[in-house]
Formats: sequence, structure tokens, C-alpha cells
Amino acid sequence: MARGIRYFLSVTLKLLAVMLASVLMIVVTRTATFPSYQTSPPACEESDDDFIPADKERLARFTSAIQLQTVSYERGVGTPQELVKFSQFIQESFPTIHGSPMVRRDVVGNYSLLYRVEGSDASLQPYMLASHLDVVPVAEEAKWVAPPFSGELKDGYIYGRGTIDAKHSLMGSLEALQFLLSRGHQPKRTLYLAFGHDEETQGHFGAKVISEVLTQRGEKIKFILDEGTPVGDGLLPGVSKPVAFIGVAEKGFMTLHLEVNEEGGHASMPKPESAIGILSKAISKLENNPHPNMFGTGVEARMLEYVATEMTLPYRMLSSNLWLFSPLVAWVYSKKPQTNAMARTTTALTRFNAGVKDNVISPEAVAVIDHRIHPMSSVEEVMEFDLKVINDPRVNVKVKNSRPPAPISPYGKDSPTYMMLQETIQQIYPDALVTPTFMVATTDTGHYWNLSNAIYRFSPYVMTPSDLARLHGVNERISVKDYERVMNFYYHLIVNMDKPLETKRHGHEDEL
Ligand SMILES: CCCCCCCC/C=C\CCCCCCCC(=O)N[C@@H](CCC(N)=O)C(=O)O
Ligand SMILES: [Zn+2]
Ligand SMILES: [Zn+2]
Repeated sequence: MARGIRYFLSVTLKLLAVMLASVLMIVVTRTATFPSYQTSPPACEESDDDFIPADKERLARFTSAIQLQTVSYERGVGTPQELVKFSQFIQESFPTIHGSPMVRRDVVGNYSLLYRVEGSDASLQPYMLASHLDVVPVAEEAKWVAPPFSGELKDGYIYGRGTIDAKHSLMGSLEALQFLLSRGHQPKRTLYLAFGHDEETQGHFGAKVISEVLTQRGEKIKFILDEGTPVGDGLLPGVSKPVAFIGVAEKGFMTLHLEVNEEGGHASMPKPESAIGILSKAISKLENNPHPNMFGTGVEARMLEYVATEMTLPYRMLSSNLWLFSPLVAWVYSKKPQTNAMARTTTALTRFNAGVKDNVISPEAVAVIDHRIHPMSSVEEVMEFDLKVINDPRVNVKVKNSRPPAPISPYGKDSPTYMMLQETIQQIYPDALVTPTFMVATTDTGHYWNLSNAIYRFSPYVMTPSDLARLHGVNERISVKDYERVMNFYYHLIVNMDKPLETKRHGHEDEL
């Protein structure tokens, strides 16, 4: 009997050893032979007169744009006078654009701007560059090193609300267009510039109306580029080179209104449970029960694979073997807010209101939850999960607002438009790697899904880990160097869009 067990154990151990050796071999082979998704930057044809310098005039225009306090507060509550001023300022600042017979300008939804620049070849589908005129309000003003609406230049940086979100792309694309038109350039392909005025409150009166206008015109758009993920410096562990993240998708969202109504009364005779207590328990359950970690099921995994060959060895081994290491990477991702946001549907408790007086038991308690939905999940799944977690019929849960995750736009070598974008990025950042990702925040593109199946979100400035907190936060800023890159990125993009959407190099047919 004992011999039998010994034999069984030894066979099992041998089998395990063979399995382990096979897994090890696969891991080593994949790490050594994993394909590279990076292409070398296109040859530099740039000359001095093929470059937009961040000179005094251009910087002054950008500063003036920052000084306009185009704040969006709540849905439908903004700063109409400032928006009108911004609109007038744009008209005065870009006379070549506004005087060109090729350009049609429409004010849409009262304050949003839609420009159409007529291309010479009507058989080509138009494309669209998008951004927004509005900004979020300023908090903690005392902590700013320069006044938040000053556009002040300090140590090579321009400070102010809107510098990165997102007046750089609005002003940068206008500068590029003005530069081209002033040299007598007519684009081959028709180009739209779409600037919503309420992106920060979900674009219901701006981008949504722009989309309706374009739909009425029967437009189908070749591709759309909006504000988005940046060129990361140190954002991706294991990669020392800068990484340009192209947002090929974005998370959905669901804003929930939670309410509990109970009997109020005199604070000297409380019941065991109050409206405030019941709601607190519900939201505490939501916070303690995060939505499932979905890392490895979507674009976030491709993001790592695209840069795997450029990573230091341990990261390279993990990223080229996600079939094995996905659970480990998922766990690591869950540890930091910015990576956790890529791994799962997030739950942010953003408002909590109750009570009117110290000695009155509040009959009502209200909270707001801001969920950002992972591209592999859905509004329905998130709701079902929450109701199960709360599991209390006294908590009334209503959806204030929701949007499903965005469809995933084509990416990689099979998508000529993505490759054109990659090459344009490399013209500005020759040392950068380029990888697809999804946006954890939302953009106006949520209103443009019916216009195009190729929607990208990318902002051509560099972001370090410590810059993350500047987004919607204190000391938002962009470097002069980066603003110059932004202008030149749009310039190259417009020029590149006049070349056939590439073809021989990536083995594809020309397309419209
Ligand atoms: C491993 C990590 C890699 C991740 C790389 C990306 C790092 C992310 C860095 C920056 C993202 C920039 C996003 C800026 C756009 C912000 C858009 C925005 O503010 N949207 C609002 C819209 C308002 C609304 N409620 O709809 C939002 O999402 O709240
Ligand atoms: Zn923005
Ligand atoms: Zn924003």
C-alpha cells in the first residue's frame, strides 16, 4: 500500500515538474520572441519654414484664451458671457481662418463652434478635430503658484485652468490651420473643427447639437480626434521611453442618486436607525465591495502587449505572457487609483447631503455615486451589482445619467487611420512608443458615435505621474515646449491627412 502511495506521489511530482518546465519554456520563448508593435518614426522632412514656433504672438493668444473664464458648473449652468467673449476672441485672433472662402463657421447650440474647411477632393470623407471651450471651476485658489485664470508664464510653463483640459488643443488646432491657410494651402480632404461649450457637464447642449447638425447634413466622418490621453513620462511601469497613449475607447458612466426617507423627529428620542445611518451603511457597502477586476479582457491588456518588447525584463516577461500573468497584473493594477481605474468599474462617492439642525433627526439623506464603467461591462451589469450589494429596499436608487462604454475604434497595423495618427505622433515625439488604451474619463466623443467608427482621444503633451493631480486640480499647466508640440502635431496631422491613407507601407488598399 505504502509503495503504491509512494509510486503515485513520485509520478505526480514528475508530472508537475514536466508541467512547470513546459510553462517556463513557453514563458521564456514568448518573452524572447514576442512581436514588436512599434514602427520606426518616419524620416524627418522638416525645414525651418515647416515649423510653427511658440513665438510671442502665439503665446499671447494662448494666454488670452486661458484668461477667459469659460467655466461650466452644472448641466445647463455655465458662463455664457465668457463663452461669447471667447468666441469673439477666436474670430479676431485668427483672421486668415475667418476670412477664408474655404471656411464655413457655424455657432451651434448658442455657444459651440463648428468650422468646416472645404477640401479640394469631394470624394474623400471629411475628418474632424474636436476640443471644448469650457473648463471646470477652480478650487483651492490659494494653493496655485500663479492665479488660475492668468495664463502666467513661470519657469517655462503656462499656468491656468484649461491649459491641459483642453484649450491647448483648441488653440493649437486653430494655430495650425491658420498657419496652413496663410501659406495658401487648401486641404484635399474636408476638415471639421468642433468645439463644444459644455463638455465638462457632459455636452448635452454643445457636442450633442453639433452631432445632430452633422447628422442632418448627412455627414459620415472618416475619423475623429478629440482631447484625450497624453504622452506619458513614467506613467507605465517598466518603460523608460515616453509612451504616447491613443485612447481607442472610453469608459461609460452611470451617476446614481441614492435616497433614504425615514421618520425624523426630536434628537432626544432617536430610533435605532436613521435615514443618515441607513444611507451610510449602503454607501459604505458599495465602497467596500468594488466591482470585479476585469483587467486582461480588453484594450488595457493590448496596451501592455504593444510596448512589451520595450520594457525592462521582469515587465517584459509579464506583458508578453498575460495568458499566465493576467491575474497578477490585475492585482498590481488594483493598488493605485490611476491603474485601478483601468482594471474595473470604479465607484466614487461624490455627494452626501442630510440634516438641517444639530438636534433634529433628518428625515432624508441623499448621496450621489459616480461610476465609471469598464469597457467590458455595461450599465445594466453595474446596476444589478449595486442593488445586490446594497440589498436594502429602504434605499431608493435612481439613475441620474448614464452612458455605456464607447465602442472600440480600430487600432494597430490593420487600421490606416490609427497608423497615420501613430506616425504623426512620432513626427513630434520621435523617441516615443505608441500604444492603444482606453480613457478612464469621458469626452464629447460620446455624442459622436453615430458619425464615425474611428474615434480617437489623444492630447499631444507630456504628462508625468505628478502631473495627474493637476487635471481638474491645482496648478494646471503646460510647458511652452509642449504647447509648441501641440501646434506642430495638428499641423502635421492636417498635412498627413492629405496623403493617401496608407496603403503600401502597411499593406492596405487606399480608402476614402
Ligand atoms: C498604466 C497607466 C496608463 C494610463 C495612461 C493614461 C493616463 C491618464 C492621464 C490623463 C488622462 C487625461 C484625460 C483628460 C480628459 C479629461 C476629460 C474630462 O474631464 N471629462 C469629464 C467629462 C465631464 C462629464 N461628467 O462627463 C469627466 O470624465 O468627468
Ligand atoms: Zn476636457
Ligand atoms: Zn475636464
